[in-house]
Amino acid sequence: MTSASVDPSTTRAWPRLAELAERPRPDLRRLLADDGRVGRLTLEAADLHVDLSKNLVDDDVLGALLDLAAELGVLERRDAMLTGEHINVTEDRAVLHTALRLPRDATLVVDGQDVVADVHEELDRVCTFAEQVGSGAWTGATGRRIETVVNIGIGGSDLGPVMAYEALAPYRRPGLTCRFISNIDPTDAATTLDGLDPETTLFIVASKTFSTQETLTNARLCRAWLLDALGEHQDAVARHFVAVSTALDKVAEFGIDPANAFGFWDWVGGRYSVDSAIGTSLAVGIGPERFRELLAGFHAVDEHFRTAPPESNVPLLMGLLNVWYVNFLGAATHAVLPYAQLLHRFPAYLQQLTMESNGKGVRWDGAAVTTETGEIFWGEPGTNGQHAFYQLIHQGTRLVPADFIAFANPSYPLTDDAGDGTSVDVHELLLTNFLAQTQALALGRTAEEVRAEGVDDALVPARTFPGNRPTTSIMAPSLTPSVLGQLIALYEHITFVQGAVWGIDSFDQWGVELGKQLARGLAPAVAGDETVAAEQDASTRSLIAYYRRTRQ
Ligand SMILES: O=P(O)(O)OC[C@H]1O[C@](O)(CO)[C@@H](O)[C@@H]1O
Repeated sequence: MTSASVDPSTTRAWPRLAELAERPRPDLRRLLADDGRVGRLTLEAADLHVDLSKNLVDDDVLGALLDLAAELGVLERRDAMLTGEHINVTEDRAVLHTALRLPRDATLVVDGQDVVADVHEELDRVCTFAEQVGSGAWTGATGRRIETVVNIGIGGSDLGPVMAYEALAPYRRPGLTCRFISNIDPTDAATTLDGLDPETTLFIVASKTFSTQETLTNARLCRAWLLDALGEHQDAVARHFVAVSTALDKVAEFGIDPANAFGFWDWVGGRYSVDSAIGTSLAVGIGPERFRELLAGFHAVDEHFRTAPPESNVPLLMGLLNVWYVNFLGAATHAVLPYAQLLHRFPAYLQQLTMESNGKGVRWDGAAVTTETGEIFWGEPGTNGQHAFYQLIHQGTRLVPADFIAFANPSYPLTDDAGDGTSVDVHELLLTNFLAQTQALALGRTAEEVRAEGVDDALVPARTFPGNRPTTSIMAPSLTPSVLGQLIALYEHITFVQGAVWGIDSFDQWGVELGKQLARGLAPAVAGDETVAAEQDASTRSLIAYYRRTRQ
Protein backbone atom coordinates (compact mmCIF):
# COMPACT_ATOMS: atom_id res chain seq x y z
CA MET A 1 0.00 0.00 0.00
CA THR A 2 2.24 2.75 -1.27
CA SER A 3 -0.74 4.78 -2.42
CA ALA A 4 -1.10 8.42 -1.41
CA SER A 5 -2.64 8.78 2.02
CA VAL A 6 -5.85 10.73 2.41
CA ASP A 7 -5.89 13.81 4.58
CA PRO A 8 -8.70 12.85 6.97
CA SER A 9 -9.86 16.45 7.21
CA THR A 10 -10.84 16.34 3.53
CA THR A 11 -13.44 13.63 4.09
CA ARG A 12 -17.15 14.39 4.24
CA ALA A 13 -17.37 12.98 7.74
CA TRP A 14 -14.70 15.28 9.22
CA PRO A 15 -16.61 18.61 9.01
CA ARG A 16 -19.72 16.74 10.14
CA LEU A 17 -17.85 15.60 13.25
CA ALA A 18 -16.52 19.13 13.79
CA GLU A 19 -20.08 20.39 13.65
CA LEU A 20 -21.24 17.75 16.14
CA ALA A 21 -18.42 18.73 18.46
CA GLU A 22 -19.75 22.30 18.50
CA ARG A 23 -23.06 21.19 20.01
CA PRO A 24 -23.46 20.92 23.77
CA ARG A 25 -21.78 17.68 24.79
CA PRO A 26 -23.95 14.59 25.16
CA ASP A 27 -25.21 14.54 28.76
CA LEU A 28 -24.13 11.28 30.41
CA ARG A 29 -26.60 11.74 33.27
CA ARG A 30 -29.45 11.68 30.82
CA LEU A 31 -27.97 9.05 28.53
CA LEU A 32 -27.15 6.64 31.33
CA ALA A 33 -30.77 6.59 32.45
CA ASP A 34 -31.37 4.54 29.32
CA ASP A 35 -30.76 0.79 29.67
CA GLY A 36 -31.08 0.55 25.90
CA ARG A 37 -27.97 2.69 25.39
CA VAL A 38 -25.97 0.56 27.78
CA GLY A 39 -27.15 -2.58 26.02
CA ARG A 40 -26.26 -1.21 22.60
CA LEU A 41 -22.85 0.03 23.69
CA THR A 42 -21.80 -2.99 25.73
CA LEU A 43 -19.84 -5.30 23.46
CA GLU A 44 -17.94 -8.55 23.72
CA ALA A 45 -14.60 -9.29 22.10
CA ALA A 46 -13.55 -12.84 22.98
CA ASP A 47 -13.55 -12.78 26.83
CA LEU A 48 -13.45 -9.00 27.04
CA HIS A 49 -16.68 -7.34 28.15
CA VAL A 50 -16.46 -3.72 27.04
CA ASP A 51 -18.86 -1.01 28.16
CA LEU A 52 -18.59 2.06 25.91
CA SER A 53 -21.76 3.68 27.23
CA LYS A 54 -19.97 6.20 29.45
CA ASN A 55 -18.35 7.86 26.44
CA LEU A 56 -19.32 11.33 25.21
CA VAL A 57 -21.04 10.12 22.08
CA ASP A 58 -24.55 9.74 20.83
CA ASP A 59 -25.82 7.91 17.75
CA ASP A 60 -25.00 10.89 15.50
CA VAL A 61 -21.38 10.99 16.60
CA LEU A 62 -20.96 7.24 16.38
CA GLY A 63 -22.52 7.21 12.93
CA ALA A 64 -20.21 9.98 11.72
CA LEU A 65 -17.15 8.21 13.16
CA LEU A 66 -18.08 5.00 11.35
CA ASP A 67 -18.60 7.02 8.16
CA LEU A 68 -15.13 8.48 8.64
CA ALA A 69 -13.63 5.00 8.93
CA ALA A 70 -15.50 3.86 5.83
CA GLU A 71 -14.44 6.88 3.77
CA LEU A 72 -10.81 6.37 4.78
CA GLY A 73 -10.86 2.64 4.08
CA VAL A 74 -9.72 1.71 7.60
CA LEU A 75 -11.00 -1.85 7.30
CA GLU A 76 -9.46 -2.28 3.87
CA ARG A 77 -6.15 -1.23 5.41
CA ARG A 78 -6.73 -3.76 8.21
CA ASP A 79 -7.14 -6.46 5.56
CA ALA A 80 -3.99 -5.25 3.81
CA MET A 81 -2.11 -5.59 7.09
CA LEU A 82 -3.51 -9.05 7.84
CA THR A 83 -2.60 -10.38 4.40
CA GLY A 84 0.98 -9.11 4.45
CA GLU A 85 0.91 -6.06 2.18
CA HIS A 86 3.82 -3.73 2.82
CA ILE A 87 1.83 -1.17 4.80
CA ASN A 88 4.98 -0.09 6.67
CA VAL A 89 5.82 2.16 3.76
CA THR A 90 8.86 4.02 5.04
CA GLU A 91 10.62 0.72 5.73
CA ASP A 92 8.93 -1.16 2.87
CA ARG A 93 7.83 -3.99 5.14
CA ALA A 94 4.81 -6.10 5.85
CA VAL A 95 3.28 -5.73 9.31
CA LEU A 96 2.44 -9.21 10.45
CA HIS A 97 2.50 -9.46 14.22
CA THR A 98 -0.93 -11.09 13.85
CA ALA A 99 0.78 -13.99 12.02
CA LEU A 100 2.72 -14.76 15.21
CA ARG A 101 -0.46 -16.03 16.79
CA LEU A 102 -2.14 -17.80 13.88
CA PRO A 103 -2.91 -21.43 14.69
CA ARG A 104 -0.60 -24.11 13.33
CA ASP A 105 -3.08 -25.25 10.67
CA ALA A 106 -3.48 -21.76 9.16
CA THR A 107 -1.65 -20.73 6.01
CA LEU A 108 -0.46 -17.27 5.09
CA VAL A 109 1.79 -16.95 2.08
CA VAL A 110 3.66 -13.65 1.99
CA ASP A 111 6.27 -12.85 -0.63
CA GLY A 112 6.16 -16.54 -1.66
CA GLN A 113 6.76 -17.88 1.85
CA ASP A 114 4.28 -19.58 4.24
CA VAL A 115 4.96 -17.47 7.30
CA VAL A 116 2.78 -19.64 9.56
CA ALA A 117 5.07 -22.63 9.05
CA ASP A 118 8.09 -20.45 9.89
CA VAL A 119 6.38 -18.99 12.96
CA HIS A 120 5.51 -22.41 14.39
CA GLU A 121 8.93 -23.84 13.71
CA GLU A 122 10.52 -21.05 15.75
CA LEU A 123 7.79 -21.13 18.41
CA ASP A 124 8.42 -24.85 18.87
CA ARG A 125 12.15 -24.15 19.38
CA VAL A 126 11.35 -21.46 21.98
CA CYS A 127 8.92 -23.78 23.76
CA THR A 128 11.38 -26.68 23.79
CA PHE A 129 14.04 -24.41 25.25
CA ALA A 130 11.59 -23.03 27.83
CA GLU A 131 10.72 -26.57 28.86
CA GLN A 132 14.38 -27.59 29.12
CA VAL A 133 15.22 -24.64 31.35
CA GLY A 134 12.09 -25.02 33.45
CA SER A 135 12.51 -28.76 33.95
CA GLY A 136 16.19 -28.48 34.81
CA ALA A 137 17.29 -30.40 31.72
CA TRP A 138 19.24 -27.31 30.62
CA THR A 139 22.04 -26.82 33.10
CA GLY A 140 24.74 -24.23 33.57
CA ALA A 141 28.45 -24.83 32.92
CA THR A 142 28.91 -26.48 36.33
CA GLY A 143 25.95 -28.79 35.89
CA ARG A 144 23.56 -26.91 38.18
CA ARG A 145 20.01 -26.13 37.11
CA ILE A 146 19.04 -22.59 36.16
CA GLU A 147 17.27 -20.64 38.89
CA THR A 148 17.30 -17.11 37.43
CA VAL A 149 16.76 -15.94 33.87
CA VAL A 150 17.93 -12.40 33.13
CA ASN A 151 16.42 -10.80 30.04
CA ILE A 152 18.67 -8.10 28.59
CA GLY A 153 16.77 -5.85 26.19
CA ILE A 154 15.12 -2.45 25.93
CA GLY A 155 11.95 -0.94 24.47
CA GLY A 156 9.93 -3.66 22.81
CA SER A 157 12.58 -6.20 23.76
CA ASP A 158 11.92 -5.49 27.43
CA LEU A 159 8.59 -3.80 28.10
CA GLY A 160 6.40 -6.62 26.78
CA PRO A 161 8.20 -9.49 28.53
CA VAL A 162 8.49 -7.65 31.85
CA MET A 163 4.90 -6.38 31.75
CA ALA A 164 3.55 -9.86 30.99
CA TYR A 165 5.84 -11.56 33.53
CA GLU A 166 4.48 -9.22 36.20
CA ALA A 167 0.88 -9.58 35.03
CA LEU A 168 1.06 -13.37 35.08
CA ALA A 169 2.78 -13.72 38.45
CA PRO A 170 0.34 -16.42 39.62
CA TYR A 171 1.36 -18.54 36.62
CA ARG A 172 5.11 -18.41 37.21
CA ARG A 173 6.95 -21.72 37.36
CA PRO A 174 8.18 -22.47 40.87
CA GLY A 175 11.93 -22.50 41.41
CA LEU A 176 12.65 -20.08 38.59
CA THR A 177 12.73 -16.28 38.64
CA CYS A 178 13.06 -13.80 35.78
CA ARG A 179 14.80 -10.47 36.08
CA PHE A 180 15.14 -7.73 33.48
CA ILE A 181 17.97 -5.36 32.62
CA SER A 182 17.18 -2.55 30.18
CA ASN A 183 18.69 0.79 31.11
CA ILE A 184 22.16 1.98 30.09
CA ASP A 185 22.32 3.41 33.62
CA PRO A 186 24.85 1.00 35.15
CA THR A 187 22.67 0.91 38.25
CA ASP A 188 20.29 -1.36 36.37
CA ALA A 189 22.88 -4.07 35.65
CA ALA A 190 24.51 -3.66 39.07
CA THR A 191 21.32 -3.97 41.10
CA THR A 192 19.81 -6.69 38.93
CA LEU A 193 22.90 -8.89 39.16
CA ASP A 194 23.24 -8.24 42.87
CA GLY A 195 22.82 -11.46 44.82
CA LEU A 196 22.69 -13.74 41.76
CA ASP A 197 24.75 -16.89 41.53
CA PRO A 198 26.52 -17.08 38.13
CA GLU A 199 26.28 -20.88 38.20
CA THR A 200 22.48 -20.77 38.18
CA THR A 201 21.91 -17.66 36.04
CA LEU A 202 21.00 -17.70 32.35
CA PHE A 203 21.03 -14.55 30.22
CA ILE A 204 18.72 -13.95 27.28
CA VAL A 205 19.97 -11.11 25.09
CA ALA A 206 16.88 -9.83 23.28
CA SER A 207 17.33 -7.33 20.49
CA LYS A 208 15.61 -7.21 17.14
CA THR A 209 18.53 -5.40 15.51
CA PHE A 210 21.27 -6.64 17.83
CA SER A 211 22.84 -3.22 17.52
CA THR A 212 21.16 -1.32 20.36
CA GLN A 213 23.75 0.42 22.50
CA GLU A 214 22.06 -0.26 25.82
CA THR A 215 21.49 -3.94 25.19
CA LEU A 216 24.93 -4.72 23.82
CA THR A 217 26.62 -2.78 26.63
CA ASN A 218 24.58 -4.60 29.26
CA ALA A 219 25.20 -7.93 27.54
CA ARG A 220 28.96 -7.31 27.69
CA LEU A 221 28.72 -6.30 31.36
CA CYS A 222 26.84 -9.50 32.12
CA ARG A 223 29.24 -11.63 30.11
CA ALA A 224 32.18 -10.14 32.04
CA TRP A 225 30.35 -10.79 35.33
CA LEU A 226 29.77 -14.38 34.29
CA LEU A 227 33.29 -15.03 33.05
CA ASP A 228 34.71 -13.51 36.21
CA ALA A 229 33.18 -16.43 38.09
CA LEU A 230 33.06 -19.20 35.48
CA GLY A 231 35.82 -18.20 33.07
CA GLU A 232 37.65 -21.47 33.46
CA HIS A 233 34.68 -23.36 31.95
CA GLN A 234 35.03 -23.38 28.18
CA ASP A 235 31.32 -23.57 27.60
CA ALA A 236 30.40 -20.84 30.12
CA VAL A 237 28.98 -18.47 27.48
CA ALA A 238 27.31 -21.28 25.55
CA ARG A 239 25.53 -22.59 28.68
CA HIS A 240 24.62 -19.20 30.14
CA PHE A 241 23.86 -16.98 27.13
CA VAL A 242 21.15 -17.28 24.53
CA ALA A 243 19.93 -14.59 22.14
CA VAL A 244 16.80 -13.49 20.35
CA SER A 245 17.13 -11.40 17.22
CA THR A 246 16.36 -10.95 13.55
CA ALA A 247 20.12 -10.38 12.98
CA LEU A 248 21.56 -13.82 13.64
CA ASP A 249 24.89 -12.88 12.01
CA LYS A 250 25.40 -10.20 14.68
CA VAL A 251 24.48 -12.70 17.39
CA ALA A 252 27.28 -14.95 16.17
CA GLU A 253 29.71 -11.99 16.07
CA PHE A 254 28.89 -11.32 19.71
CA GLY A 255 30.01 -14.85 20.51
CA ILE A 256 26.68 -16.54 21.09
CA ASP A 257 26.30 -19.92 19.41
CA PRO A 258 23.65 -19.59 16.63
CA ALA A 259 22.26 -22.90 17.91
CA ASN A 260 21.34 -20.95 21.04
CA ALA A 261 19.64 -18.14 19.15
CA PHE A 262 15.96 -17.70 18.40
CA GLY A 263 14.89 -15.69 15.41
CA PHE A 264 12.00 -13.64 14.18
CA TRP A 265 11.31 -11.49 11.16
CA ASP A 266 11.55 -7.87 10.02
CA TRP A 267 7.76 -7.80 9.70
CA VAL A 268 7.45 -7.86 13.51
CA GLY A 269 7.87 -4.38 14.98
CA GLY A 270 9.76 -4.20 18.29
CA ARG A 271 6.72 -2.91 20.17
CA TYR A 272 4.60 -5.69 18.65
CA SER A 273 7.05 -8.48 19.46
CA VAL A 274 6.23 -9.89 22.91
CA ASP A 275 4.45 -12.75 21.16
CA SER A 276 7.51 -13.60 19.05
CA ALA A 277 10.74 -15.18 20.31
CA ILE A 278 11.25 -11.86 22.15
CA GLY A 279 8.89 -13.44 24.69
CA THR A 280 11.38 -16.26 25.39
CA SER A 281 12.08 -15.07 28.97
CA LEU A 282 8.34 -15.02 29.56
CA ALA A 283 7.91 -18.48 28.00
CA VAL A 284 10.57 -19.78 30.38
CA GLY A 285 9.03 -17.92 33.34
CA ILE A 286 5.45 -19.14 32.88
CA GLY A 287 6.14 -22.30 30.89
CA PRO A 288 5.38 -23.06 27.23
CA GLU A 289 1.76 -24.08 27.75
CA ARG A 290 0.83 -20.78 29.34
CA PHE A 291 2.78 -18.95 26.65
CA ARG A 292 0.70 -20.71 24.00
CA GLU A 293 -2.48 -19.72 25.87
CA LEU A 294 -1.32 -16.11 25.70
CA LEU A 295 -0.91 -16.42 21.92
CA ALA A 296 -4.36 -17.97 21.60
CA GLY A 297 -5.77 -14.97 23.46
CA PHE A 298 -4.13 -12.58 21.02
CA HIS A 299 -5.56 -14.57 18.13
CA ALA A 300 -9.09 -14.50 19.53
CA VAL A 301 -9.10 -10.70 19.46
CA ASP A 302 -7.42 -10.65 16.03
CA GLU A 303 -10.34 -12.72 14.80
CA HIS A 304 -12.82 -10.35 16.41
CA PHE A 305 -11.09 -7.38 14.75
CA ARG A 306 -11.06 -9.20 11.41
CA THR A 307 -14.65 -10.39 11.42
CA ALA A 308 -16.90 -8.31 13.70
CA PRO A 309 -19.13 -5.84 11.88
CA PRO A 310 -18.09 -2.19 12.29
CA GLU A 311 -20.92 -1.33 14.73
CA SER A 312 -19.73 -4.00 17.19
CA ASN A 313 -16.05 -4.10 16.37
CA VAL A 314 -14.45 -3.13 19.68
CA PRO A 315 -10.95 -2.07 18.51
CA LEU A 316 -12.48 -0.12 15.63
CA LEU A 317 -14.91 1.70 17.92
CA MET A 318 -12.35 2.37 20.64
CA GLY A 319 -9.88 3.70 18.08
CA LEU A 320 -12.56 5.95 16.60
CA LEU A 321 -13.56 7.21 20.05
CA ASN A 322 -9.95 8.18 20.64
CA VAL A 323 -9.98 10.09 17.33
CA TRP A 324 -13.15 11.86 18.50
CA TYR A 325 -11.51 12.93 21.74
CA VAL A 326 -8.16 13.93 20.22
CA ASN A 327 -9.33 15.68 17.07
CA PHE A 328 -12.72 17.05 18.00
CA LEU A 329 -12.88 17.46 21.78
CA GLY A 330 -9.24 18.52 22.25
CA ALA A 331 -7.96 15.72 24.51
CA ALA A 332 -4.17 15.55 24.61
CA THR A 333 -3.86 12.52 26.86
CA HIS A 334 -5.53 9.20 27.53
CA ALA A 335 -5.40 7.42 30.88
CA VAL A 336 -5.31 3.64 31.24
CA LEU A 337 -6.26 2.63 34.77
CA PRO A 338 -6.09 -1.08 35.54
CA TYR A 339 -7.87 -2.13 38.72
CA ALA A 340 -5.35 -4.94 38.98
CA GLN A 341 -2.02 -4.48 40.69
CA LEU A 342 -0.54 -7.17 38.45
CA LEU A 343 -1.01 -4.84 35.47
CA HIS A 344 1.21 -2.18 37.01
CA ARG A 345 3.53 -2.13 33.98
CA PHE A 346 0.68 -2.19 31.44
CA PRO A 347 0.50 1.62 31.04
CA ALA A 348 4.28 1.78 30.46
CA TYR A 349 3.96 -0.99 27.89
CA LEU A 350 1.12 0.89 26.17
CA GLN A 351 3.19 4.07 26.09
CA GLN A 352 5.64 2.48 23.68
CA LEU A 353 2.92 0.70 21.73
CA THR A 354 0.79 3.78 21.19
CA MET A 355 3.23 6.67 21.27
CA GLU A 356 6.05 5.14 19.23
CA SER A 357 3.38 4.06 16.74
CA ASN A 358 1.28 7.18 16.44
CA GLY A 359 3.57 10.04 17.48
CA LYS A 360 4.05 11.13 13.87
CA GLY A 361 3.85 14.47 12.06
CA VAL A 362 3.84 13.25 8.48
CA ARG A 363 1.56 10.83 6.72
CA TRP A 364 2.82 7.63 5.12
CA ASP A 365 3.35 9.36 1.77
CA GLY A 366 5.44 12.10 3.39
CA ALA A 367 2.76 14.82 3.39
CA ALA A 368 2.54 16.83 6.60
CA VAL A 369 -0.47 15.95 8.73
CA THR A 370 -3.12 18.63 9.05
CA THR A 371 -4.68 17.19 12.19
CA GLU A 372 -3.46 16.25 15.64
CA THR A 373 -2.09 12.70 15.91
CA GLY A 374 -1.09 10.40 18.80
CA GLU A 375 -2.18 11.33 22.28
CA ILE A 376 -0.12 10.78 25.43
CA PHE A 377 -0.96 7.50 27.14
CA TRP A 378 -0.35 7.20 30.85
CA GLY A 379 -1.73 5.58 33.95
CA GLU A 380 -1.27 3.67 37.16
CA PRO A 381 -3.22 0.91 38.80
CA GLY A 382 -6.32 1.76 40.79
CA THR A 383 -6.79 2.35 43.60
CA ASN A 384 -3.30 3.89 43.92
CA GLY A 385 -3.99 6.47 41.23
CA GLN A 386 -7.14 7.60 43.06
CA HIS A 387 -4.94 8.94 45.84
CA ALA A 388 -2.57 10.68 43.44
CA PHE A 389 -3.81 12.15 40.15
CA TYR A 390 -7.56 11.41 39.89
CA GLN A 391 -8.27 14.87 41.32
CA LEU A 392 -7.30 16.36 37.96
CA ILE A 393 -9.46 13.92 36.03
CA HIS A 394 -12.48 14.67 38.23
CA GLN A 395 -12.27 18.43 38.64
CA GLY A 396 -9.42 19.72 36.46
CA THR A 397 -9.93 21.80 33.35
CA ARG A 398 -8.64 19.17 30.93
CA LEU A 399 -10.53 16.38 29.26
CA VAL A 400 -8.87 13.05 30.06
CA PRO A 401 -10.66 10.06 28.50
CA ALA A 402 -9.85 6.99 30.58
CA ASP A 403 -10.00 3.22 30.14
CA PHE A 404 -10.73 1.30 33.31
CA ILE A 405 -9.75 -2.39 33.31
CA ALA A 406 -11.12 -4.77 35.95
CA PHE A 407 -11.55 -8.50 36.51
CA ALA A 408 -14.50 -10.31 38.05
CA ASN A 409 -12.23 -12.76 39.85
CA PRO A 410 -9.18 -11.90 41.93
CA SER A 411 -5.73 -13.25 41.18
CA TYR A 412 -5.17 -13.59 44.92
CA PRO A 413 -8.46 -13.98 46.82
CA LEU A 414 -8.16 -12.55 50.33
CA THR A 415 -10.71 -11.81 52.99
CA ASP A 416 -10.40 -9.00 55.52
CA ASP A 417 -11.67 -10.27 58.84
CA ALA A 418 -12.65 -7.24 60.89
CA GLY A 419 -12.52 -9.21 64.13
CA ASP A 420 -16.13 -8.34 65.02
CA GLY A 421 -17.68 -11.24 63.18
CA THR A 422 -17.81 -9.39 59.86
CA SER A 423 -15.51 -9.97 56.93
CA VAL A 424 -15.05 -8.44 53.51
CA ASP A 425 -13.83 -9.95 50.26
CA VAL A 426 -10.99 -7.51 49.49
CA HIS A 427 -11.38 -7.93 45.74
CA GLU A 428 -14.91 -6.58 46.15
CA LEU A 429 -13.47 -3.45 47.73
CA LEU A 430 -11.29 -3.03 44.65
CA LEU A 431 -14.21 -3.50 42.28
CA THR A 432 -16.41 -1.14 44.28
CA ASN A 433 -13.79 1.54 43.81
CA PHE A 434 -13.64 0.90 40.07
CA LEU A 435 -17.42 1.25 39.82
CA ALA A 436 -17.50 4.33 42.05
CA GLN A 437 -14.84 6.15 40.06
CA THR A 438 -16.43 5.54 36.66
CA GLN A 439 -19.79 6.55 38.10
CA ALA A 440 -18.43 9.72 39.71
CA LEU A 441 -16.66 10.71 36.50
CA ALA A 442 -19.80 10.21 34.44
CA LEU A 443 -22.45 11.63 36.75
CA GLY A 444 -20.51 14.13 38.85
CA ARG A 445 -22.29 15.94 41.67
CA THR A 446 -24.30 19.09 41.10
CA ALA A 447 -24.19 22.19 43.30
CA GLU A 448 -27.78 21.45 44.41
CA GLU A 449 -26.81 17.95 45.47
CA VAL A 450 -23.83 19.29 47.36
CA ARG A 451 -26.02 21.92 49.11
CA ALA A 452 -28.57 19.25 49.95
CA GLU A 453 -25.82 17.46 51.86
CA GLY A 454 -25.63 20.51 54.13
CA VAL A 455 -22.34 21.84 52.78
CA ASP A 456 -21.59 25.45 53.59
CA ASP A 457 -22.39 27.74 50.61
CA ALA A 458 -18.81 29.01 50.43
CA LEU A 459 -17.56 25.47 49.86
CA VAL A 460 -20.15 24.42 47.31
CA PRO A 461 -18.08 25.31 44.20
CA ALA A 462 -15.06 23.35 45.43
CA ARG A 463 -17.24 20.37 46.35
CA THR A 464 -19.11 20.27 43.05
CA PHE A 465 -18.10 17.68 40.44
CA PRO A 466 -18.82 18.62 36.83
CA GLY A 467 -19.11 14.97 35.70
CA ASN A 468 -19.61 14.11 32.03
CA ARG A 469 -16.02 12.81 31.95
CA PRO A 470 -15.72 9.91 29.53
CA THR A 471 -14.60 6.42 30.44
CA THR A 472 -14.58 2.96 28.89
CA SER A 473 -14.86 -0.03 31.20
CA ILE A 474 -13.15 -3.24 30.12
CA MET A 475 -13.94 -6.28 32.24
CA ALA A 476 -12.95 -9.93 31.91
CA PRO A 477 -13.48 -13.02 34.07
CA SER A 478 -9.85 -13.23 35.32
CA LEU A 479 -6.37 -12.08 34.41
CA THR A 480 -5.28 -15.28 32.66
CA PRO A 481 -2.57 -15.61 29.99
CA SER A 482 -5.29 -15.70 27.34
CA VAL A 483 -7.00 -12.57 28.66
CA LEU A 484 -3.69 -10.73 28.81
CA GLY A 485 -3.08 -11.63 25.14
CA GLN A 486 -6.58 -10.35 24.35
CA LEU A 487 -5.93 -7.05 26.09
CA ILE A 488 -2.64 -6.50 24.29
CA ALA A 489 -4.17 -7.34 20.91
CA LEU A 490 -7.06 -4.98 21.66
CA TYR A 491 -4.69 -2.05 22.17
CA GLU A 492 -2.55 -3.02 19.18
CA HIS A 493 -5.62 -2.79 16.98
CA ILE A 494 -6.90 0.42 18.60
CA THR A 495 -3.50 1.92 17.80
CA PHE A 496 -3.75 0.63 14.23
CA VAL A 497 -7.20 2.17 13.74
CA GLN A 498 -6.06 5.59 14.92
CA GLY A 499 -2.99 5.50 12.69
CA ALA A 500 -5.12 4.43 9.72
CA VAL A 501 -7.49 7.35 10.25
CA TRP A 502 -4.60 9.79 10.50
CA GLY A 503 -2.95 8.28 7.42
CA ILE A 504 0.35 7.79 9.22
CA ASP A 505 2.80 4.89 9.22
CA SER A 506 2.24 3.44 12.70
CA PHE A 507 5.03 0.93 12.21
CA ASP A 508 8.18 2.99 11.80
CA GLN A 509 9.96 5.00 14.52
CA TRP A 510 12.39 7.35 12.85
CA GLY A 511 11.88 9.86 15.66
CA VAL A 512 14.12 7.87 17.99
CA GLU A 513 17.10 7.92 15.64
CA LEU A 514 18.39 11.49 15.97
CA GLY A 515 19.10 11.20 19.70
CA LYS A 516 20.97 7.91 19.13
CA GLN A 517 23.09 9.51 16.41
CA LEU A 518 23.89 12.58 18.51
CA ALA A 519 24.78 10.40 21.51
CA ARG A 520 27.41 8.65 19.42
CA GLY A 521 28.86 12.02 18.36
CA LEU A 522 28.84 13.43 21.90
CA ALA A 523 30.60 10.49 23.54
CA PRO A 524 34.16 11.87 22.94
CA ALA A 525 33.19 15.27 24.37
CA VAL A 526 31.79 13.66 27.51
CA ALA A 527 35.01 11.63 27.80
CA GLY A 528 37.08 14.84 27.68
CA ASP A 529 37.74 15.69 24.01
CA GLU A 530 37.84 19.50 24.15
CA THR A 531 37.66 19.91 20.37
CA VAL A 532 34.42 17.96 20.07
CA ALA A 533 33.05 19.78 23.14
CA ALA A 534 33.81 23.14 21.57
CA GLU A 535 31.70 22.22 18.50
CA GLN A 536 28.52 21.88 20.58
CA ASP A 537 25.81 24.47 21.20
CA ALA A 538 26.30 26.73 24.22
CA SER A 539 23.91 24.89 26.55
CA THR A 540 25.32 21.42 25.76
CA ARG A 541 28.86 22.79 26.11
CA SER A 542 28.06 24.22 29.50
CA LEU A 543 26.45 20.97 30.72
CA ILE A 544 29.47 18.95 29.56
CA ALA A 545 31.76 21.40 31.37
CA TYR A 546 29.73 21.03 34.58
CA TYR A 547 29.97 17.25 34.26
CA ARG A 548 33.73 17.31 33.63
CA ARG A 549 34.50 19.49 36.65
CA THR A 550 32.09 17.68 38.97
CA ARG A 551 32.72 14.04 38.10
CA GLN A 552 35.04 12.47 40.68
O1 LIG B 1 15.13 -4.76 19.89
P1 LIG B 1 16.11 -3.69 19.56
O2 LIG B 1 16.54 -3.73 18.12
O3 LIG B 1 17.29 -3.73 20.49
O4 LIG B 1 15.39 -2.30 19.74
C1 LIG B 1 14.90 -1.88 20.98
C2 LIG B 1 13.93 -0.76 20.83
O5 LIG B 1 14.57 0.35 20.23
C3 LIG B 1 13.69 1.00 19.33
O6 LIG B 1 14.11 0.72 18.04
C4 LIG B 1 13.65 2.47 19.57
O7 LIG B 1 14.95 2.98 19.62
C5 LIG B 1 12.33 0.36 19.60
O8 LIG B 1 11.48 0.46 18.53
C6 LIG B 1 12.74 -1.02 19.94
O9 LIG B 1 11.71 -1.73 20.58
